[in-house]
Amino acid sequence: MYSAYDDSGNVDSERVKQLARYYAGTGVKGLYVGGSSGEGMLQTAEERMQVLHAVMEEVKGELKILVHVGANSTRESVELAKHAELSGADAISAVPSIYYRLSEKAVETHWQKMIDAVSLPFIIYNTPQTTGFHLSMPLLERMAKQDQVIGVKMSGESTFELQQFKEAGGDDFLVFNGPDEQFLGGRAMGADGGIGGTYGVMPELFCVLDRFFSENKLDEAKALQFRINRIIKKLLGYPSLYGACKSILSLRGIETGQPRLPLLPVGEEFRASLLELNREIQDLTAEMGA
Ligand SMILES: CC(=O)N[C@H](C=O)[C@@H](O)[C@H](O)[C@H](O)CO
Ligand SMILES: CC(=O)C(=O)O
Repeated sequence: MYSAYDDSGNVDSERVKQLARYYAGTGVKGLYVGGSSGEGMLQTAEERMQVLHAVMEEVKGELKILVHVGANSTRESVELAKHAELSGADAISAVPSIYYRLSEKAVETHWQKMIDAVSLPFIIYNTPQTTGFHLSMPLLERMAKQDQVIGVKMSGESTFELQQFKEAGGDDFLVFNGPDEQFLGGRAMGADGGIGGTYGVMPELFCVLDRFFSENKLDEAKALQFRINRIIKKLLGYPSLYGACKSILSLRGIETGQPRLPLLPVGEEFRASLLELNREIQDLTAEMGA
């Protein structure tokens, strides 16, 4: 889920609620709040709590709410984890701390402090290309041994690694596919579902894709993944992915403001091409009967 700001760039609770409400009607099972797409890393702890509070007020009980609580300092992450628990969220999740090149032991300690601070389930967020930290198999195995660690979101590109982690974690260990461009590949290699940054502008299409896979309609699934990928390729061609996604939502009457710098805004000069892209998404959604 993206964050929603007012026109001055402050978190806007009403807009957050409107966005959460929109997703509740699309078929998705949950919201991942404050992650990469949610710009949690660009917000103060208070702002992250404000976003979560608005989400919970709007869709608590309707959707599973997974909260990204990772911050650079362990202390702040723990504070956010406790707040997520008090808010009634369903699970917490975190990336490693960034900037410092941390040892495996340091990252493990960072995550463990959050886990120990609450009784909520924990989902590891493994995104090596953005954090520079490569989750090793031994660390994954140690983490997955704990009942409280219920899964991992795999944002790296290797579906082989995804499959290896699934096998190491066992049947009841959830693996979420990260790269939207290979959702189908991830599912085929054992992912139980997905959490992704472009679902926010085409949630119905990913639900249909997931259904095709579950029903073993692999030709249809492949064709849809390829068409989704044409859309993602275009989304990635704008000054920022989330800026493009937020502008598309705005064309649908859902205002979420611009992303926060250093993520670049997507200006008016892109309006015509975004109108066309939005049409492409909506036409494909209609074609899929979703
Ligand atoms: C690095 C990153 O943020 N990856 C996201 C989550 O895994 C993806 O969902 C991408 O946003 C998406 O695949 C577009 O490239
Ligand atoms: C992109 C994504 O999965 C996230 O919001 O973390």
